Amino acid sequence: MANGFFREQPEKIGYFDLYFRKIPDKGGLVVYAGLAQVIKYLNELHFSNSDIEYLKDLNIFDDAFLKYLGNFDFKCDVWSVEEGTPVFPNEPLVTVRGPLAQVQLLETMLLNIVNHESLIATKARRICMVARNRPVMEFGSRRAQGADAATYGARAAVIGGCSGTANVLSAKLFGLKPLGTMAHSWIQSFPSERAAFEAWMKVYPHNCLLLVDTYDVLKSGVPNAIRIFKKLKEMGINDHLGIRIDSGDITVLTQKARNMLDKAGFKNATITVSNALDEDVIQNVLEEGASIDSFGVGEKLITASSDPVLSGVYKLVATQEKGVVTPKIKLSNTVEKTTIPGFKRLYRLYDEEKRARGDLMCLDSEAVKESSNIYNSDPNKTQHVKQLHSWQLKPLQVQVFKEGKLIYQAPETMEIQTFSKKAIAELPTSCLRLKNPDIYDVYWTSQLKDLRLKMIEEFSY
Ligand SMILES: Nc1ncnc2c1ncn2[C@@H]1O[C@H](COP(=O)(O)OP(=O)(O)OP(=O)(O)O)[C@@H](O)[C@H]1O
Ligand SMILES: O=P(O)(O)OC[C@H]1O[C@H](OP(=O)(O)OP(=O)(O)O)[C@H](O)[C@@H]1O
Ligand SMILES: O=C(O)c1cccnc1
Repeated sequence: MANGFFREQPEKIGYFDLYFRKIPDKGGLVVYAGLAQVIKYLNELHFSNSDIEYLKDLNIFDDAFLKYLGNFDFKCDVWSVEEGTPVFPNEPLVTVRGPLAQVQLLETMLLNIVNHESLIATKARRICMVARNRPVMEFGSRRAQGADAATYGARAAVIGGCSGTANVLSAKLFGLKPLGTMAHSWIQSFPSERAAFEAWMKVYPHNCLLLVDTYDVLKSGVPNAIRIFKKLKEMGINDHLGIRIDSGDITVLTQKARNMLDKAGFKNATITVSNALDEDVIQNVLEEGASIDSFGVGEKLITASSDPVLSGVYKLVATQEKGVVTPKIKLSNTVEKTTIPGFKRLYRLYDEEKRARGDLMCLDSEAVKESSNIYNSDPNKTQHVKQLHSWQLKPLQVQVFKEGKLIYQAPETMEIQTFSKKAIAELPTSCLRLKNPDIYDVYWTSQLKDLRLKMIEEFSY
């Protein structure tokens, strides 16, 4: 297609929107993530001599196009929502404007990055929300679908709220906290559990988090851990003591273990749990009164196994020739899949108490006034029309590339986590629920709504 665009419409500019249609797990919001990787990809985009040779051998590309790729000069403008922002169906998360041959080339990679990282950040947000301020360590690399999914998934999990990761490469690359305990192999490798704990105590006296479920949590693991904690106490060390339980009934075992540790005088010893955890198990064990200080969460988080696809799409919404912008539409039998035409802007609407009341999509070319009517984009809402009133409009997109040059400084990952928590806290609490959340209101201006209706009529047969 890029070859064809280059030959047939070399002067035409295209506008593409990247957005998704459905929130995974029937949740109330998606946490947008992946922008840092999008930036890195666009900044480094080029075609090597061997790439060009390979493409030439396929015998389907014009020489002029291959020369253009060989000297690839990225010329696009890119706007994006900031990473960590809670976002909603049909909102333009990324808008790319540039020569059609270039904007089209980016489709698959941009979707790959944003769909993956936003999916994992969204799942992490659900898990961390029910953990109620207890740290959640990301433990998933061993079960991630490939090395990239592990590395970038760990970053996304931290954006969604995880306290750190057992993936040390990800920690190094993205400034995350590397976290972890010990595996059963440590205990198995010694003649006894007791010997294994004693050896660990010698290696890491100030980080003594002992895995207690290799043989029997209550009869062996916890009593042996207490023996070690007593020895450390005699040595004057009483910090960072703890146990990890990785099997069995979490509620029963943590309550009994807590009792044993407290009775032995180790109220400060922490209890970490792991074992195929997800938001449902965590919510359940906490409701049952389990005694837990932190969680290690792996496979269900890193694969978002309960609903493992964020169905983001990248659609042509306008073209531009000789300075004139022409909106474009793709029709479908379902309203859901009919695109929203035009070069658009996205705003969050805040009331006087700085609470987010909804989002507003409008055309770039229009000026939104306080007296404007706005229309709920959800056809099922009975209260369809609203006035903007004194709501404050905050633009959600920032310009990231201008004519191919990077003009945006991406924040550190931990700053994104803080920003995300704050932005989520501004939303109506009814939209944050895990089950049956309220649908957050996304509005259109009348110009955008009318343009879409007019184009649906124009192109309907
Ligand atoms: N009280 C609980 N309520 C809900 N789910 C729990 C509870 N306790 C444990 N679970 C979850 O139940 C699932 C299975 O736990 P189970 O007790 O069968 O451990 P297991 O995997 O069989 O242990 P092992 O590692 O010894 O094979 C896990 O996902 C675990 O997190
Ligand atoms: O269960 P997850 O959420 O993925 O959390 C990570 C799991 O990985 C480790 O177990 P391991 O891979 O050794 O397997 P096992 O404990 O199931 O035997 C660890 O002890 C956790 O149980
Ligand atoms: O450090 C741990 O305890 C750990 C890390 C990854 C996966 N499972 C456990």
